[in-house]
Amino acid sequence: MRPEHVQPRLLSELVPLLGPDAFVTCVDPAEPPLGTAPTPAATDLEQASSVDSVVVTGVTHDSRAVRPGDLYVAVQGQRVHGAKFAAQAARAGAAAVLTDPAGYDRAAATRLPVITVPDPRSRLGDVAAWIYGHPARELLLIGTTGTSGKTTVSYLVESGLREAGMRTGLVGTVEIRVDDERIDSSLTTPEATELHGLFALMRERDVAGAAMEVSSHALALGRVAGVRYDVAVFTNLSQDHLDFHADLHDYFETKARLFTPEFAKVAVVNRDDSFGRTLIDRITEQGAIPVTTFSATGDTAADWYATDVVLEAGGSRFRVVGPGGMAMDASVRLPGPFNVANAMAAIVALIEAGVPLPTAVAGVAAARGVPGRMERVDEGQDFTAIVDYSHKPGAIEAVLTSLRPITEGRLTIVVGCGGDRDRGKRPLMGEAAARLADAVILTDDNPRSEDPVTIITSMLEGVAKVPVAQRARITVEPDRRTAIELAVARAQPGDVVVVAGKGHERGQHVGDRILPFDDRDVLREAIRARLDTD
Ligand SMILES: CC(=O)N[C@H]1[C@@H](OP(=O)(O)OP(=O)(O)OC[C@H]2O[C@@H](n3ccc(=O)[nH]c3=O)[C@H](O)[C@@H]2O)O[C@H](CO)[C@@H](O)[C@@H]1O[C@H](C)C(=O)N[C@@H](C)C(=O)N[C@H](CCC(=O)O)C(=O)O
Ligand SMILES: Nc1ncnc2c1ncn2[C@@H]1O[C@H](COP(=O)(O)OP(=O)(O)OP(=O)(O)O)[C@@H](O)[C@H]1O
Repeated sequence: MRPEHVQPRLLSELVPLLGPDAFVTCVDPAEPPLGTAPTPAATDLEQASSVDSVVVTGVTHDSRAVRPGDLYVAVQGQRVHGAKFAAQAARAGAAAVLTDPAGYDRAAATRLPVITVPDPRSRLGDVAAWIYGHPARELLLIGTTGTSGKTTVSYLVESGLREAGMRTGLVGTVEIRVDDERIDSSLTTPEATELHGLFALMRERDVAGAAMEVSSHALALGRVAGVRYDVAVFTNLSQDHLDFHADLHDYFETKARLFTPEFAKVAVVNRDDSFGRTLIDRITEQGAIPVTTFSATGDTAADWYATDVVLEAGGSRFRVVGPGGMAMDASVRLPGPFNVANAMAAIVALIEAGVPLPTAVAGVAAARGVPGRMERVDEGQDFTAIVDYSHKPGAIEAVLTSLRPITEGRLTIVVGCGGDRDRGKRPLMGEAAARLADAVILTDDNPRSEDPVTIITSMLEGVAKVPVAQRARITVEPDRRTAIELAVARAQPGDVVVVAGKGHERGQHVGDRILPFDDRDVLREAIRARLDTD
């Protein structure tokens, strides 16, 4: 995720950019190891002259990713301080270390030049942008945030940019793409050092425009520092990540940061969402960036809205209506009303990025499915089997509601909830599943360090809130494979079985390990086994 050619930079030029709190130490190799951190009083930018000859050609916050010539940024993490790995970084060829006073001793012990600032994590974006020559400024960037729909909107936007004739990039949960090269993704939004390296690679490959997901973690942890999106999109907000954010208010405020001049030139916001409306009011009041609104439910108060929506099993058709009576028929190949909202978000974002309406509409219509999002597994069986990455209460609700109209028989959901993450969403997911499906099989889903039965018990608290007469049939099967097999064994002609949670993922996080597991494969095997015995 780095460019092949980087213009070498003088470390001494970085120091003034880091501000008055930055100070540099260069250890004379003949001297004994340093023991204590210098005080800011000892700071003297003159010292930067001692690093005049030090050149950096890259930057990383991860010692395992250091390349010769890199600036290694040692930050305090949740588990460990990165300075613990400074020696490893030095052995790999790091040219210098940037850290905080707590990391100084270990960094200085490497005898590399050390720059100290109070909060190096917050500087990662600016440093990386500087080292790679601000590549983000040369790309048309569309960033999407929201609890649900980030991946889908990003795929649709990328398709629109391609339709407009651009070489494109994509950064998100499922994958990272630089033109036609695909790279596995581990985070929804990469750390700032990786992100700017990636943008530089895109620039090197003549990529003109990129669509990317911006998670709330990214905004809170400074991963998108130094990036200003041409268009920033807000899809929706519902409960998630309250293991990380103090409460829903904090979660919203974190996302709202994207819609300020620091990060965005133009905002595109969903008017159908209550948090979206709050955001629209705020952006309008502040008047710092323009906001364009959309609605998938025909709200004529929005700048752009969808009417005449026809929902079909394979996707939807609708009419896009915009300012001054501009209108055009559109379609999206992804099923469900929420994908009309995602399509509207993408079309409006593309228009704001300068793509003509017919091109934007054609690009969204051309987009094929997104891996693991409402993905059908079809082995010729007489019921519908779907894998979907719904692992949040809002997503469970959206998926079950949108599948109901195409369900001729019963609607079954196999669902669990992740361990070591937002515990408050467990009952909410149990409740949504029990209220909206006919049959629910509660199972495990990335239990991590927790016992799946404990998680399921918490989901059952939500199930109990649904009056018995309106409640789905509930089965508890903690083994995910067995749960999927059970759903397949019980399916009748015309039923819909949705396996929620893992989507495109290929592993189960159990303890410290990732065990190979792909819902799509397991579902396929179960269906084939049943067809063989029928
Ligand atoms: C809360 C969070 O986001 N944590 C991320 C953060 O961890 P951390 O800073 O606490 O790191 P740490 O493990 O204590 O290590 C400290 C430092 O030492 C470095 N280190 C560590 C070990 C080593 O051998 N060498 C080394 O240099 C690390 O790179 C890090 O810079 O930095 C790490 C390195 O980049 C990330 O892997 C880690 O993501 C964890 C794994 C994670 O699960 N994050 C999730 C919650 C996340 O960010 N999700 C969002 C949202 C997804 C969604 O919308 O659903 C996302 O954007 O993906
Ligand atoms: N606009 C939407 N409103 C409600 N639910 C949605 C919406 N879009 C997608 N979903 C549901 O959320 C799931 C995940 O969709 P997608 O991957 O696009 O969202 P995301 O925001 O990228 O999710 P994550 O943050 O978990 O990566 C889908 O499979 C679907 O169940």
